[in-house]
Amino acid sequence: MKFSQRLHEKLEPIWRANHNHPFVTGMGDGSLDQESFRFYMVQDYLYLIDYAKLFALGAVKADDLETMGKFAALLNSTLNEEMELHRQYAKKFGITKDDLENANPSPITLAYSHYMLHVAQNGTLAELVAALLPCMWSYWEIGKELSEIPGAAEHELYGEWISMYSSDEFGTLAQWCIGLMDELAAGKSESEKSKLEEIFLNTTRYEYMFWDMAYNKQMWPIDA
Ligand SMILES: Cc1ncc(C[n+]2csc(CCO)c2C)c(N)n1
Repeated sequence: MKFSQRLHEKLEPIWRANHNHPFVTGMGDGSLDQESFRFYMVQDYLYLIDYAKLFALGAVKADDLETMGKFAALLNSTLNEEMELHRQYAKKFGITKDDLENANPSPITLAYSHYMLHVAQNGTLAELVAALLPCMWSYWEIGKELSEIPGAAEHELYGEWISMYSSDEFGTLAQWCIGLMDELAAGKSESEKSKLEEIFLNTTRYEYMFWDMAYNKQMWPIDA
């Protein structure tokens, strides 16, 4: 069995919970409160800044030119294309570039991105990929599921999100990451594989918490 299949089976219950979360189902049927989506957009922008650094660290840790080049291309497209799209999309919700750049991370954003950066800085390339994979994979699965709802991809507010993450281009990227995880896990000992599984499990849990944080617009309990 491929390592990615093992991960998928193990993580199935959390993935189901992600798909059933009211933030996700609300994007699908258009009922999501705009304030929650606004909160999400701002926090996600901060998340992407740190996420891009994982690609930079991936290029540092890779030991063949093809993988280095791929991480370098991902770093470039995240910083210079995807984040621009994010800024354009945010304008629809009345969020300015300054709002995005002066925002403070919520506790969950901080915990999730710092956890990924900790693994990326201190672990092997396989561990780095295990940390970043749930983000790509789960967004692709959610994008595909939501795009099957009639009219969802054309919704004036949330349609763009659904089209972006269900696109073939994004699918190819998610599949590249899944393939890389399988390649890197092949031949590893069982104890190394369980460590990878644990990291994958942790970032999958954080994906759920990120939806929940955005839905509830959750900041620090004491506003000081
Ligand atoms: C909390 C959170 N999790 C996952 C993603 C999805 N995502 C972030 S970067 C990237 C790769 C493309 O550069 C993808 C798919 C997100 N936006 N926010």
